[in-house]
Amino acid sequence: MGTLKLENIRKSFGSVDVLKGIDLDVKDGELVVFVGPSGCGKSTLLRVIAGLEDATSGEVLIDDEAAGHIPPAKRGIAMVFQTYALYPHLTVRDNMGLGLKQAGTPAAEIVSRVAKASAMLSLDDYLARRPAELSGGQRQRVAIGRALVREPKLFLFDEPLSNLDAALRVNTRLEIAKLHRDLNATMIYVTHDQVEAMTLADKIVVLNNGRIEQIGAPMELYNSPANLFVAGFIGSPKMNFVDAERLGHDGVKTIGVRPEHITVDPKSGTWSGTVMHAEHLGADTNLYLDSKEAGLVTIRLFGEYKVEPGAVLYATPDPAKTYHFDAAGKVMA
Ligand SMILES: Nc1ncnc2c1ncn2[C@@H]1O[C@H](COP(=O)(O)OP(=O)(O)OP(=O)(O)O)[C@@H](O)[C@H]1O
Repeated sequence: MGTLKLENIRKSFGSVDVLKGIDLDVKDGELVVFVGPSGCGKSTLLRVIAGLEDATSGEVLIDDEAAGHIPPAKRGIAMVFQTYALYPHLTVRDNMGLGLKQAGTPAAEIVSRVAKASAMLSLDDYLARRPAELSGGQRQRVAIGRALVREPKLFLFDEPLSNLDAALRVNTRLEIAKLHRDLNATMIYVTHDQVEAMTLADKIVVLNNGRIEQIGAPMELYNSPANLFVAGFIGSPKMNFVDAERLGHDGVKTIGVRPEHITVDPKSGTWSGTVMHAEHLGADTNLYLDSKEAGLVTIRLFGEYKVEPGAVLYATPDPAKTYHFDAAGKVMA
């Protein structure tokens, strides 16, 4: 079992309020991703859950038990950091088993748990090596292995992929997804990367400035963002926002439309403009159109779209996929 409940968690450092009342329920076996811009309080929230930081007020419940008085080592939590924090003088095998050894686990049990974790993470060939003899991705797998052998109720990941290059990041992301499926373990994962959040999460918690903006499954957040912040944060390239007054919409403050929900035509359409720039990504083309009606608009087209800067094009947003926001930034029905 590994459930987590947060009740009105607040955390201040001196006069700075970093967490401003966080409520959350994590079910057994769920992979929940905390995502948000730098400084929004993701790591602080993770550290409060781990017990590395005391909440100023509020309650952390692990398996329905208040954890406030339980020291970090006794919470049944294992944490994986972006800096792998491996001991350089120990082998992979000893790095993985050290926590168990310190906890007084019998040697035979350590051997069997390290063997199991090593097999899951394809580390068998590296067990006798020291961290300096491993690649970044392998080191991160050892750090994950060290968490696995403890068989925790809850895994906490703090930006575990941010030190890896792009290709390794994708591989390691797949490994974490597979691990989650195989173990059916409860995992909390912090990242500022919305692609990681979308691809890994059962449930995404979008944080901004110490508060939760929205909680939902990845596609729920993509299809039904609650407000401007979530609409702008989830999805890449970012949703276009146009001042509604400019488009003559009464009672609406902002109109939002995603780049992938706009079509273009050389002859006719809703908005007309000149192409500022075209980015050819291979599978897609991103067009930046400076339009008379809506200002600068990003358009994402499937495949290669041949066009020169300065060309005149017409853009038409899909009305069924257009969002209306009120003056407070909330989405309107
Ligand atoms: N020990 C501390 N003392 C004072 N302020 C702190 C402390 N730890 C964090 N903060 C502040 O709290 C805010 C949230 O920090 P936190 O590390 O949780 O953000 P984050 O969302 O994880 O950001 P990042 O993505 O950049 O890691 C920041 O403004 C930070 O400066």
